Amino acid sequence: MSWTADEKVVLVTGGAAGIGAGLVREFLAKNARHVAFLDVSEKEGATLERELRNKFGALRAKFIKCDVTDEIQLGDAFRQVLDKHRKLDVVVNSAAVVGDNSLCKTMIDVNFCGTVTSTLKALSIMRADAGGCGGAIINVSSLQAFKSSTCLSVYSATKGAVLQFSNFLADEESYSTTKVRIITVCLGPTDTALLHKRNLNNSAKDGHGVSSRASEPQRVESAVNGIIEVIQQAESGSTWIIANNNIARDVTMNVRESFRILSDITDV
Ligand SMILES: NC(=O)C1=CN([C@@H]2O[C@H](COP(=O)(O)OP(=O)(O)OC[C@H]3O[C@@H](n4cnc5c(N)ncnc54)[C@H](O)[C@@H]3O)[C@@H](O)[C@H]2O)C=CC1
Ligand SMILES: CCCCC/C=C\C=C\C(=O)C/C=C\C/C=C\CCCC(=O)O
Repeated sequence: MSWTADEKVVLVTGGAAGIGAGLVREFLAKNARHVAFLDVSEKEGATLERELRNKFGALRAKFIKCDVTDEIQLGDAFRQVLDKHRKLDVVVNSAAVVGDNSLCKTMIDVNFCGTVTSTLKALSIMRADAGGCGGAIINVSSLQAFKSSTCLSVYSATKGAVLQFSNFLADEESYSTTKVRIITVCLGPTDTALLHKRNLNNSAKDGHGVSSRASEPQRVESAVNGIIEVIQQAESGSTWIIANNNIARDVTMNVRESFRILSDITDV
C-alpha cells in the first residue's frame, strides 16, 4: 500500500514560513494527525499556528520556538512531540538561511549542523531496531549543491554537505534494519523570502554569476507538492530534483554514478 499522510505525526523545521509552512499546511490538509513546526521566528510561527488551529482544530498543529543550532532546544522540541503523541513518522529539515560569505558560520550552523543534529535525533527516535515505528526523514537541499553561483559558495557547500551526509547516512543505516527512509530533495529557485533576501552583497544581488538561462522561480506549491510526491514513493538514499514547477525527478543514479567515477579514480 502506498504512503499517505493519514494519521501521521510530523515535525518540520523552518516551518513558520516559505516551503516549510507550505508543507505544514499540506500535511494537515492531507489528514496528518499532528504537525509540529519548529522555527526561530516567533511572530510568523504564532500567526501560522493561529491560522491552523482555526482551520484544523487546537490539537492538530503546534508551533515550537526552536533554534535548530541549539542541541538542547532541538532535543526538547523532539521530546515534547514524542511525549504528547507517542510516535514520530516524518521529519522534514527545511530550516536554512542564505547570505554571502560574511554569514558563513551561521549558514554552516543552521543549514548543515542543524540538519545533521535533527536527522540523527529523528533517526534515533524512529528506528525500528530501537523501539521506533520507522518513518521518513526528508532533508531539503538545493540545485546549488551541484552548481554554485557567485557569492553563494558557502551556502552552496552547506547544501552539498546536506546531500552527501544524507546519502552516506542512508548507506550506513540500512533501511531493512531501521525502517527509516532518509531522502534528499534538491529544490530549484522557489518564490519565498529566502530567494529575495537582501543579505547578499551587490554582486549576488545583481545576479552576476547567475546564468542568463536562470528562469522565474517556481511556485511554493510546486515545491510542496513535489516533496509530498517524493515522500509517497522515494527509497531511502534517493535524491530528487524539484524545479521549474515540474514533477519531482529521481536523480539518484546520476548522483551515485558521479561519485562512483570519482571513487574509482581515487581507489588505491
Ligand atoms: N527558496 C528557494 O529558492 C530555495 C530554497 N531551498 C531550501 O528550501 C528550504 C526552505 O527555504 P525557504 O522556505 O525558501 O526559506 P524561508 O526563508 O522562507 O524559510 C526558512 C525558515 O527557516 C527558519 N530558520 C532560519 N534559521 C533557523 C534556525 N536557526 N532554527 C529554526 N528555524 C530557522 C526561518 O525563520 C524561516 O522561517 C531551505 O532549506 C532552503 O535552503 C532550496 C533551493 C531553493
Ligand atoms: C541573483 C541572486 C541569487 C540569490 C539566490 C539566493 C538564494 C538561492 C537559494 C537557492 O537554493 C537557489 C536554488 C537554486 C539556484 C539554482 C540555480 C541558479 C542559477 C545558476 C546558474 O544558472 O548560474
